[in-house]
Amino acid sequence: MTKKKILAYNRVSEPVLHDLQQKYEVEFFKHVDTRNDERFLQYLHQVEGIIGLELKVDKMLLDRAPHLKIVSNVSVGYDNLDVTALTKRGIMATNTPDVLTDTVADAIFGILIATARRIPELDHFVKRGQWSEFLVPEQFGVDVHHKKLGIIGMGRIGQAIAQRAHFGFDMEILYHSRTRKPEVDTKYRATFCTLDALLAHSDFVCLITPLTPETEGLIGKREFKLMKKSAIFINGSRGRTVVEEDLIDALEKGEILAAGLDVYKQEPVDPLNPLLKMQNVVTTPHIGSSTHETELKMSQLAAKNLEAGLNGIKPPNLINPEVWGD
Ligand SMILES: NC(=O)c1ccc[n+]([C@@H]2O[C@H](COP(=O)([O-])OP(=O)(O)OC[C@H]3O[C@@H](n4cnc5c(N)ncnc54)[C@H](O)[C@@H]3O)[C@@H](O)[C@H]2O)c1
Ligand SMILES: O=C(O)[C@H](O)CO
Repeated sequence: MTKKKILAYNRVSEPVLHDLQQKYEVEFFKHVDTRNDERFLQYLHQVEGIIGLELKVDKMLLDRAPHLKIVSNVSVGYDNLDVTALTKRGIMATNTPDVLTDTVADAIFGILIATARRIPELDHFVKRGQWSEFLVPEQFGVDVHHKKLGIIGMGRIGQAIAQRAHFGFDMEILYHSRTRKPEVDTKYRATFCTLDALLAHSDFVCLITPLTPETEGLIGKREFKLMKKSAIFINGSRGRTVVEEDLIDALEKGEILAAGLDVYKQEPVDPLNPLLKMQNVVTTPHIGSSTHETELKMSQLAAKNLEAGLNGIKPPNLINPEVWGD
């Protein structure tokens, strides 16, 4: 019997890829120009399944994949997928929620602390051999514990951040999300509020929504102006939820104190991006879920979704249940 053809893209853990290769014909592509890479386009024409990270799946790509049944993202975010176009063609789309929640919350909390306590900057100071006298107040950071944390997007990861903030750091939590979550209010002593109230009152503003037409450019000039001058802004969602030029402007003008960023408008980030030159900005290269343990779990879950879809079983993390007739 001929094996079903699968296209693997960008990041799929080695043991998972190996396992898939036993059962399917798998071609792995690292980074491709999806419009012009001949090998990619020829293989795409034959595949029934795609598994991988951040492949831009749009109408043009779908037109070139007539046998495609399922696209299995190795990520919880799925802004890389044109879900409407997939659904119209009856193609399943899946993601990897839950398995990464705690890992991403750890990373975001780490970035928050690193920014508040200026850890990367002072690490460089020590390693450059500049630590010759006692620290001066210009090098001090700000406290995290007992401060007000504003979380925009109180979903799975937002709640895991709230858990760390409440139980670990006794922080007061404000949140803004599509709906109020009474269980979150009770569990973490959190207060649901408008976006503007959150921005005006928070010491730390943490953005962790998905990227959607509603959240694209959610935080820009007006929103930075509403924040306290002492506010620290943390973005763990996607780069385009923020107007990056406005963030740069707000930091340059001292409208906010500092920023901790895991995501950018363009990734990998342009080496000339002014954010990279700012001492009060902590940058990480989209590391939210990137631990050995969690990347493996994400790949395993993505493979489970893929195999279910290919074999006529409803995938556990179907994003567009309409294609299943639900
Ligand atoms: N930095 C990283 O490495 C990394 C890792 C994982 C996820 N993420 C990002 O985090 C996002 C959230 O993941 P999750 O598992 O918590 O998802 P989730 O669906 O559980 O939570 C998202 C929350 O955002 C809220 N939301 C949606 N639109 C909103 C809006 N316009 N205003 C306010 N709130 C809004 C939703 O109501 C929901 O509560 C992902 O979609 C992804 O973009 C980043
Ligand atoms: O959305 C996610 O799961 C992450 O950002 C992928 O790295």
